[in-house]
Amino acid sequence: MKTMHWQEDPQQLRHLRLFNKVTVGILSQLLKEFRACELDNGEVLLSPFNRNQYLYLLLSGELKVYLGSLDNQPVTTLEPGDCAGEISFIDNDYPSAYVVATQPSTTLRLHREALVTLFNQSPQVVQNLLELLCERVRQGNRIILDSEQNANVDTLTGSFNRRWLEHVFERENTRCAFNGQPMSLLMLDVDHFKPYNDQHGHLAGDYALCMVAHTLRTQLRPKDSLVRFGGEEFVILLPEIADDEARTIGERLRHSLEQITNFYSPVGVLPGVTVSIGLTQNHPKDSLQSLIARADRALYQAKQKGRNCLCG
Ligand SMILES: Nc1nc2c(ncn2[C@@H]2O[C@H](COP(=O)(O)OP(=O)(O)OP(=O)(O)O)[C@@H](O)[C@H]2O)c(=O)[nH]1
Repeated sequence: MKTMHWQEDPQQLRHLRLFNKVTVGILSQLLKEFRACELDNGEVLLSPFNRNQYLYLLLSGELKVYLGSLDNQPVTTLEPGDCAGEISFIDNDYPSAYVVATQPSTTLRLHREALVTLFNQSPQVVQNLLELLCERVRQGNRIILDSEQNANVDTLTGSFNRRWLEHVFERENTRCAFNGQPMSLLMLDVDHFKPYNDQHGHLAGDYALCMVAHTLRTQLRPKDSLVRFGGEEFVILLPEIADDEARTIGERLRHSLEQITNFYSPVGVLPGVTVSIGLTQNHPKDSLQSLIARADRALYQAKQKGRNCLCG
Protein backbone atom coordinates (compact mmCIF):
# COMPACT_ATOMS: atom_id res chain seq x y z
CA MET A 1 0.00 0.00 0.00
CA LYS A 2 1.47 3.35 -1.03
CA THR A 3 0.53 6.68 0.46
CA MET A 4 -0.21 9.28 -2.17
CA HIS A 5 -0.91 12.94 -2.49
CA TRP A 6 -4.55 13.83 -1.98
CA GLN A 7 -5.98 17.19 -2.86
CA GLU A 8 -7.86 17.89 0.38
CA ASP A 9 -11.46 18.45 -0.57
CA PRO A 10 -14.31 18.44 1.99
CA GLN A 11 -16.86 17.99 -0.81
CA GLN A 12 -15.31 14.63 -1.62
CA LEU A 13 -15.71 13.54 2.00
CA ARG A 14 -19.42 14.31 1.96
CA HIS A 15 -20.00 11.38 -0.41
CA LEU A 16 -18.63 8.96 2.16
CA ARG A 17 -21.29 7.21 4.25
CA LEU A 18 -19.48 7.95 7.48
CA PHE A 19 -19.81 11.67 6.80
CA ASN A 20 -23.40 11.66 5.62
CA LYS A 21 -25.10 14.92 6.83
CA VAL A 22 -21.86 16.11 8.50
CA THR A 23 -21.34 19.82 7.91
CA VAL A 24 -18.54 21.09 5.64
CA GLY A 25 -17.19 23.09 8.61
CA ILE A 26 -16.60 19.91 10.63
CA LEU A 27 -15.19 18.09 7.62
CA SER A 28 -12.70 20.89 6.94
CA GLN A 29 -11.37 20.51 10.48
CA LEU A 30 -10.93 16.77 9.94
CA LEU A 31 -9.06 17.03 6.64
CA LYS A 32 -5.58 17.16 8.12
CA GLU A 33 -6.15 13.82 9.90
CA PHE A 34 -6.47 11.84 6.67
CA ARG A 35 -3.83 10.09 4.55
CA ALA A 36 -4.67 8.88 1.06
CA CYS A 37 -3.42 5.41 0.08
CA GLU A 38 -3.33 3.49 -3.17
CA LEU A 39 -3.93 -0.25 -3.37
CA ASP A 40 -3.08 -2.55 -6.26
CA ASN A 41 -5.53 -5.13 -7.51
CA GLY A 42 -5.24 -8.19 -5.21
CA GLU A 43 -3.57 -6.29 -2.38
CA VAL A 44 -4.70 -7.32 1.12
CA LEU A 45 -5.74 -4.25 3.07
CA LEU A 46 -6.83 -5.99 6.29
CA SER A 47 -6.15 -9.46 7.62
CA PRO A 48 -7.12 -11.18 10.90
CA PHE A 49 -3.40 -11.73 11.52
CA ASN A 50 -2.42 -8.08 11.56
CA ARG A 51 -3.62 -5.68 14.18
CA ASN A 52 -5.33 -2.69 12.59
CA GLN A 53 -5.28 0.88 13.82
CA TYR A 54 -6.95 2.59 10.91
CA LEU A 55 -10.35 3.28 9.51
CA TYR A 56 -10.32 3.13 5.70
CA LEU A 57 -12.74 5.10 3.59
CA LEU A 58 -13.00 3.92 0.01
CA LEU A 59 -12.81 6.77 -2.52
CA SER A 60 -12.49 4.71 -5.70
CA GLY A 61 -12.13 1.09 -6.77
CA GLU A 62 -13.55 -1.98 -5.07
CA LEU A 63 -12.81 -4.05 -1.94
CA LYS A 64 -14.10 -7.51 -1.10
CA VAL A 65 -14.55 -8.94 2.40
CA TYR A 66 -13.73 -12.61 3.14
CA LEU A 67 -14.46 -14.48 6.37
CA GLY A 68 -12.22 -17.31 7.58
CA SER A 69 -10.11 -17.75 4.47
CA LEU A 70 -9.38 -15.99 1.21
CA ASP A 71 -10.48 -19.22 -0.52
CA ASN A 72 -14.07 -18.72 0.67
CA GLN A 73 -16.64 -16.76 -1.29
CA PRO A 74 -16.59 -13.05 -0.39
CA VAL A 75 -19.34 -12.11 2.06
CA THR A 76 -19.65 -8.58 0.78
CA THR A 77 -18.27 -6.06 -1.72
CA LEU A 78 -17.37 -2.55 -0.64
CA GLU A 79 -17.91 0.29 -3.10
CA PRO A 80 -16.76 3.92 -3.11
CA GLY A 81 -18.37 5.64 -0.13
CA ASP A 82 -18.13 2.52 2.09
CA CYS A 83 -15.61 2.03 4.86
CA ALA A 84 -13.49 -0.86 6.13
CA GLY A 85 -11.75 -1.65 9.40
CA GLU A 86 -14.29 0.20 11.54
CA ILE A 87 -14.59 -2.59 14.12
CA SER A 88 -10.85 -2.96 14.78
CA PHE A 89 -10.54 0.82 14.53
CA ILE A 90 -12.86 1.10 17.52
CA ASP A 91 -11.86 -1.87 19.67
CA ASN A 92 -8.16 -1.84 18.73
CA ASP A 93 -8.22 -5.60 18.16
CA TYR A 94 -7.42 -7.79 15.16
CA PRO A 95 -9.73 -7.41 12.14
CA SER A 96 -12.49 -10.04 11.97
CA ALA A 97 -12.15 -10.51 8.20
CA TYR A 98 -9.83 -10.17 5.23
CA VAL A 99 -10.38 -7.10 3.09
CA VAL A 100 -8.82 -7.27 -0.36
CA ALA A 101 -8.71 -4.80 -3.25
CA THR A 102 -10.28 -6.40 -6.31
CA GLN A 103 -9.50 -3.35 -8.45
CA PRO A 104 -6.83 -0.66 -8.18
CA SER A 105 -8.34 1.38 -5.34
CA THR A 106 -7.87 4.59 -3.42
CA THR A 107 -8.70 4.91 0.28
CA LEU A 108 -8.45 7.61 2.88
CA ARG A 109 -7.19 6.33 6.17
CA LEU A 110 -7.67 7.72 9.63
CA HIS A 111 -5.55 6.66 12.60
CA ARG A 112 -7.46 5.60 15.74
CA GLU A 113 -5.80 8.39 17.75
CA ALA A 114 -8.18 10.70 15.89
CA LEU A 115 -11.17 8.71 17.16
CA VAL A 116 -11.90 10.81 20.23
CA THR A 117 -11.46 14.09 18.35
CA LEU A 118 -13.76 12.76 15.67
CA PHE A 119 -16.47 11.82 18.16
CA ASN A 120 -16.16 15.06 20.11
CA GLN A 121 -16.48 17.12 16.99
CA SER A 122 -19.53 15.49 15.51
CA PRO A 123 -22.37 13.46 17.06
CA GLN A 124 -23.52 12.89 13.46
CA VAL A 125 -20.31 10.93 12.77
CA VAL A 126 -21.01 8.80 15.86
CA GLN A 127 -24.52 8.10 14.62
CA ASN A 128 -23.26 7.21 11.12
CA LEU A 129 -20.65 4.91 12.57
CA LEU A 130 -23.27 3.19 14.74
CA GLU A 131 -25.46 2.68 11.68
CA LEU A 132 -22.52 1.09 9.85
CA LEU A 133 -21.82 -1.19 12.80
CA CYS A 134 -25.50 -2.23 13.01
CA GLU A 135 -25.33 -3.14 9.33
CA ARG A 136 -22.28 -5.31 10.02
CA VAL A 137 -24.05 -7.03 12.93
CA ARG A 138 -27.11 -7.76 10.80
CA GLN A 139 -24.91 -9.03 8.00
CA GLY A 140 -23.08 -11.30 10.48
CA ASN A 141 -26.42 -12.66 11.74
CA ARG A 142 -27.53 -13.39 8.17
CA ILE A 143 -24.30 -15.30 7.54
CA ILE A 144 -24.77 -17.34 10.73
CA LEU A 145 -28.35 -18.16 9.74
CA ASP A 146 -27.36 -19.16 6.19
CA SER A 147 -24.56 -21.39 7.40
CA GLU A 148 -26.86 -22.98 10.01
CA GLN A 149 -29.38 -23.74 7.27
CA ASN A 150 -26.70 -25.10 4.96
CA ALA A 151 -25.36 -27.25 7.77
CA ASN A 152 -28.75 -29.00 7.90
CA VAL A 153 -29.08 -29.66 4.19
CA ASP A 154 -27.56 -32.30 1.96
CA THR A 155 -25.88 -30.47 -0.92
CA LEU A 156 -26.62 -33.07 -3.61
CA THR A 157 -30.34 -33.58 -3.15
CA GLY A 158 -31.40 -30.53 -1.12
CA SER A 159 -33.00 -32.87 1.47
CA PHE A 160 -32.23 -32.46 5.14
CA ASN A 161 -29.25 -34.36 6.60
CA ARG A 162 -28.74 -36.45 9.74
CA ARG A 163 -27.89 -33.41 11.81
CA TRP A 164 -31.36 -32.04 11.10
CA LEU A 165 -32.97 -35.42 11.82
CA GLU A 166 -31.47 -35.45 15.30
CA HIS A 167 -32.75 -31.96 15.95
CA VAL A 168 -36.22 -32.44 14.47
CA PHE A 169 -36.72 -35.86 16.11
CA GLU A 170 -36.28 -34.34 19.58
CA ARG A 171 -38.68 -31.53 18.77
CA GLU A 172 -41.40 -33.65 17.12
CA ASN A 173 -41.07 -36.49 19.63
CA THR A 174 -41.75 -34.08 22.48
CA ARG A 175 -44.55 -32.32 20.63
CA CYS A 176 -46.33 -35.52 19.57
CA ALA A 177 -45.97 -37.06 23.05
CA PHE A 178 -47.38 -33.90 24.64
CA ASN A 179 -50.39 -33.93 22.30
CA GLY A 180 -50.90 -37.71 22.60
CA GLN A 181 -50.18 -38.05 18.88
CA PRO A 182 -48.34 -40.90 17.14
CA MET A 183 -45.28 -40.46 14.94
CA SER A 184 -43.91 -42.80 12.26
CA LEU A 185 -40.68 -43.18 10.38
CA LEU A 186 -39.99 -44.60 6.94
CA MET A 187 -36.55 -45.74 5.86
CA LEU A 188 -36.06 -46.00 2.10
CA ASP A 189 -33.16 -47.53 0.21
CA VAL A 190 -32.70 -47.36 -3.57
CA ASP A 191 -32.68 -50.89 -5.05
CA HIS A 192 -29.71 -52.26 -6.97
CA PHE A 193 -28.01 -48.89 -6.94
CA LYS A 194 -24.51 -50.25 -7.31
CA PRO A 195 -25.30 -51.85 -10.69
CA TYR A 196 -27.14 -48.62 -11.66
CA ASN A 197 -23.95 -46.62 -11.03
CA ASP A 198 -21.81 -49.23 -12.74
CA GLN A 199 -24.01 -49.24 -15.83
CA HIS A 200 -24.85 -45.53 -16.20
CA GLY A 201 -22.02 -43.82 -14.33
CA HIS A 202 -21.76 -42.15 -10.94
CA LEU A 203 -23.07 -38.83 -12.26
CA ALA A 204 -26.20 -40.55 -13.58
CA GLY A 205 -26.53 -42.11 -10.10
CA ASP A 206 -26.38 -38.63 -8.58
CA TYR A 207 -29.20 -37.44 -10.84
CA ALA A 208 -31.24 -40.51 -9.92
CA LEU A 209 -30.85 -39.63 -6.22
CA CYS A 210 -31.96 -36.06 -6.96
CA MET A 211 -34.98 -37.38 -8.87
CA VAL A 212 -35.88 -39.66 -5.94
CA ALA A 213 -35.59 -36.80 -3.44
CA HIS A 214 -37.68 -34.50 -5.63
CA THR A 215 -40.38 -37.14 -6.18
CA LEU A 216 -40.64 -37.86 -2.47
CA ARG A 217 -40.50 -34.25 -1.33
CA THR A 218 -43.35 -33.09 -3.56
CA GLN A 219 -45.69 -35.63 -1.89
CA LEU A 220 -44.97 -34.74 1.72
CA ARG A 221 -46.49 -32.19 4.08
CA PRO A 222 -44.40 -29.23 5.28
CA LYS A 223 -44.22 -30.78 8.77
CA ASP A 224 -42.71 -34.04 7.41
CA SER A 225 -38.92 -34.22 7.14
CA LEU A 226 -37.21 -35.86 4.20
CA VAL A 227 -33.64 -36.71 5.22
CA ARG A 228 -30.81 -38.16 3.16
CA PHE A 229 -29.59 -40.59 5.76
CA GLY A 230 -26.66 -42.07 3.89
CA GLY A 231 -25.52 -42.61 0.30
CA GLU A 232 -28.68 -44.04 -1.28
CA GLU A 233 -30.76 -44.17 1.90
CA PHE A 234 -33.50 -41.72 2.87
CA VAL A 235 -35.50 -41.35 6.07
CA ILE A 236 -38.90 -39.70 6.30
CA LEU A 237 -40.20 -38.59 9.69
CA LEU A 238 -44.00 -38.36 9.76
CA PRO A 239 -45.29 -36.53 12.86
CA GLU A 240 -48.93 -37.11 13.89
CA ILE A 241 -49.12 -40.22 11.69
CA ALA A 242 -49.76 -43.77 12.99
CA ASP A 243 -48.34 -46.83 11.25
CA ASP A 244 -51.52 -47.66 9.25
CA GLU A 245 -51.54 -44.28 7.59
CA ALA A 246 -47.75 -44.33 7.23
CA ARG A 247 -48.09 -47.61 5.35
CA THR A 248 -50.48 -45.97 2.88
CA ILE A 249 -48.10 -43.02 2.49
CA GLY A 250 -45.08 -45.31 2.06
CA GLU A 251 -46.89 -47.40 -0.53
CA ARG A 252 -47.91 -44.25 -2.40
CA LEU A 253 -44.30 -43.01 -2.44
CA ARG A 254 -42.94 -46.40 -3.51
CA HIS A 255 -45.53 -46.65 -6.29
CA SER A 256 -44.82 -43.13 -7.57
CA LEU A 257 -41.13 -44.01 -8.03
CA GLU A 258 -41.95 -47.35 -9.62
CA GLN A 259 -44.02 -45.49 -12.20
CA ILE A 260 -41.09 -43.31 -13.30
CA THR A 261 -39.64 -45.71 -15.85
CA ASN A 262 -37.31 -43.02 -17.16
CA PHE A 263 -36.59 -39.33 -16.52
CA TYR A 264 -34.73 -36.44 -18.15
CA SER A 265 -31.39 -35.45 -16.69
CA PRO A 266 -28.48 -33.23 -17.84
CA VAL A 267 -26.71 -36.41 -19.01
CA GLY A 268 -29.70 -37.56 -21.09
CA VAL A 269 -32.70 -39.80 -20.48
CA LEU A 270 -32.05 -42.22 -17.62
CA PRO A 271 -34.01 -45.20 -16.31
CA GLY A 272 -35.93 -44.74 -13.05
CA VAL A 273 -35.20 -46.62 -9.83
CA THR A 274 -37.30 -48.44 -7.25
CA VAL A 275 -37.03 -48.31 -3.48
CA SER A 276 -37.48 -50.74 -0.61
CA ILE A 277 -39.06 -49.30 2.52
CA GLY A 278 -38.94 -50.15 6.22
CA LEU A 279 -41.70 -48.68 8.38
CA THR A 280 -42.02 -48.26 12.12
CA GLN A 281 -44.08 -46.24 14.59
CA ASN A 282 -42.52 -44.40 17.48
CA HIS A 283 -42.87 -46.01 20.95
CA PRO A 284 -42.99 -43.84 24.09
CA LYS A 285 -39.49 -44.85 25.24
CA ASP A 286 -37.87 -44.70 21.80
CA SER A 287 -34.72 -42.78 21.08
CA LEU A 288 -33.86 -41.85 17.51
CA GLN A 289 -31.36 -44.75 17.50
CA SER A 290 -33.92 -47.37 18.57
CA LEU A 291 -36.49 -46.04 16.09
CA ILE A 292 -33.96 -46.14 13.24
CA ALA A 293 -32.78 -49.63 14.26
CA ARG A 294 -36.36 -50.96 14.00
CA ALA A 295 -36.94 -49.24 10.65
CA ASP A 296 -33.65 -50.68 9.42
CA ARG A 297 -34.73 -54.22 10.35
CA ALA A 298 -38.01 -53.72 8.48
CA LEU A 299 -36.06 -52.41 5.49
CA TYR A 300 -33.86 -55.49 5.57
CA GLN A 301 -37.00 -57.66 5.39
CA ALA A 302 -38.22 -55.65 2.38
CA LYS A 303 -34.89 -56.31 0.63
CA GLN A 304 -35.18 -60.01 1.51
CA LYS A 305 -38.70 -60.14 0.12
CA GLY A 306 -37.38 -59.14 -3.29
CA ARG A 307 -37.14 -55.30 -3.07
CA ASN A 308 -39.56 -52.62 -4.38
CA CYS A 309 -41.87 -53.28 -1.44
CA LEU A 310 -42.66 -52.03 2.08
CA CYS A 311 -42.32 -53.98 5.31
CA GLY A 312 -43.14 -53.09 8.90
N1 LIG B 1 -24.04 -41.90 -7.68
C1 LIG B 1 -23.97 -42.04 -6.35
N2 LIG B 1 -23.86 -43.27 -5.82
C2 LIG B 1 -23.83 -43.38 -4.49
C3 LIG B 1 -23.90 -42.26 -3.64
N3 LIG B 1 -23.83 -42.68 -2.37
C4 LIG B 1 -23.72 -44.04 -2.40
N4 LIG B 1 -23.74 -44.45 -3.69
C5 LIG B 1 -23.61 -45.83 -4.20
O1 LIG B 1 -24.72 -46.59 -3.82
C6 LIG B 1 -24.33 -47.95 -3.93
C7 LIG B 1 -25.01 -48.75 -2.86
O2 LIG B 1 -24.73 -50.07 -3.12
P1 LIG B 1 -25.11 -51.27 -2.18
O3 LIG B 1 -25.13 -50.82 -0.74
O4 LIG B 1 -24.22 -52.39 -2.52
O5 LIG B 1 -26.59 -51.60 -2.47
P2 LIG B 1 -27.38 -51.81 -3.83
O6 LIG B 1 -26.54 -52.07 -5.02
O7 LIG B 1 -28.33 -50.63 -3.95
O8 LIG B 1 -28.19 -53.10 -3.51
P3 LIG B 1 -29.49 -53.24 -2.60
O9 LIG B 1 -29.55 -52.09 -1.65
O10 LIG B 1 -29.29 -54.54 -1.89
O11 LIG B 1 -30.64 -53.28 -3.54
C8 LIG B 1 -22.81 -48.00 -3.88
O12 LIG B 1 -22.31 -48.41 -5.13
C9 LIG B 1 -22.42 -46.56 -3.61
O13 LIG B 1 -21.24 -46.18 -4.27
C10 LIG B 1 -23.98 -40.97 -4.25
O14 LIG B 1 -24.04 -39.92 -3.59
N5 LIG B 1 -24.03 -40.90 -5.59
